[in-house]
Amino acid sequence: MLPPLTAIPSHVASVSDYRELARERVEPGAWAYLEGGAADEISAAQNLTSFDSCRIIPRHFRDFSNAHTRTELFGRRYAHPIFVAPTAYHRLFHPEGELASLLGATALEAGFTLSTLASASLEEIGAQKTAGLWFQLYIQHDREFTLELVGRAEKAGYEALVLTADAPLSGLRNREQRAGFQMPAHISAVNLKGMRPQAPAQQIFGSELLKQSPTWNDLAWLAENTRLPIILKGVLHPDDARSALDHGASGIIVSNHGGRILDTTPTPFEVLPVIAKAVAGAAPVLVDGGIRRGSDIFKALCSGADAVMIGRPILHGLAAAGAVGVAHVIKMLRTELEMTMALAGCPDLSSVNPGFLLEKR
Ligand SMILES: Cc1cc2nc3c(=O)[nH]c(=O)nc-3n(C[C@H](O)[C@H](O)[C@H](O)COP(=O)(O)O)c2cc1C
Ligand SMILES: CC(C)CC(=O)C(=O)O
Repeated sequence: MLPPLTAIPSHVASVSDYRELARERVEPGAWAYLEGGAADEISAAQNLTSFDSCRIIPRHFRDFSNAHTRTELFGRRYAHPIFVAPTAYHRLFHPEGELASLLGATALEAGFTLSTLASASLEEIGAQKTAGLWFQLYIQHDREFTLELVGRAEKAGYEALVLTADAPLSGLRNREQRAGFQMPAHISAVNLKGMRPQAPAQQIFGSELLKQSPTWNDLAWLAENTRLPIILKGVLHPDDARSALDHGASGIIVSNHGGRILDTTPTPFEVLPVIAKAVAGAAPVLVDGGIRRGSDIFKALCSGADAVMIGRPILHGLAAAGAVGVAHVIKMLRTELEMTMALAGCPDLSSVNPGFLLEKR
């Protein structure tokens, strides 16, 4: 495996160029974990192409004298609507792990979400000054431990909880199985240390894992037990979006988990308009999955998203060049978004609307 780069090669022109640089620097098993989707990876692949059939209709001669991409979410102002999605075990991809990712995101003023399965302590990450820090929560079978985790996140300065709903099980990871991926002994979900162990699952139905998986009542319970806004991640149905708000969520992330959990779901971009319609401005709507270009971000914003999250490309930047790679990935997306807005005739996010899109979903 090649070592991480210390300078960015001049041929790097887009986010996709980082994928190859990363592949040369990540062990094959960990690469299968990073890149893979569930089962036949149909959703993972369709996430990438779903933006392509939607066209941007540019409008001309608009006033750009005060152009910007600023937005406000949950009481904090952000310079742009590009957020780092929660992804597990960053130390698999770079020795500095989540700390390097956070530094890269912070340099570009991007909001950052730390995974429950991070390989760095939530306190260590929380101690950094950032552009906005959220904690992604997997409700654990040990509910008492779950509340302790939430208390730690509150105390460490996290500003929201991203509650992931779509992964009561981890999904069929055939690519990982074929690559024989095993978590290296020195990497673990350090924030779950000390939790009461769970009986290993021998089967699916009837297993303790599934019996103890969260329900809507757990969302309501969590909302009663935290002062942080809860953003429900993994929503693909408008009724689930409404149910989330009814049970105490303050935001929605339209996502199929990068196609890593249930294969052959719709892509998040396909269902985004109907979910944004169901939410009807009552709460912020974010979307992730397959976003690789600023034009993808623009299309998502036109389709009703308030902001977007980026998963794998951040890990590609991290694996290739640590914090500098992460910052460069976000920088390219940010520049491309501004360029798309400039060429489409949109000086700010309040002027983004579905009228810029010719739909062929
Ligand atoms: C390696 C990897 C690990 C992930 N770990 C988590 C996680 O711990 N929690 C979570 O809610 N989502 C996790 N996700 C899903 C991302 O948050 C996000 O939904 C997805 O990566 C978006 O798609 P994209 O990779 O095409 O941008 C993970 C994704 C990847 C690629
Ligand atoms: C245990 C998995 C569900 C972790 C995860 O979120 C992922 O790898 O996508």
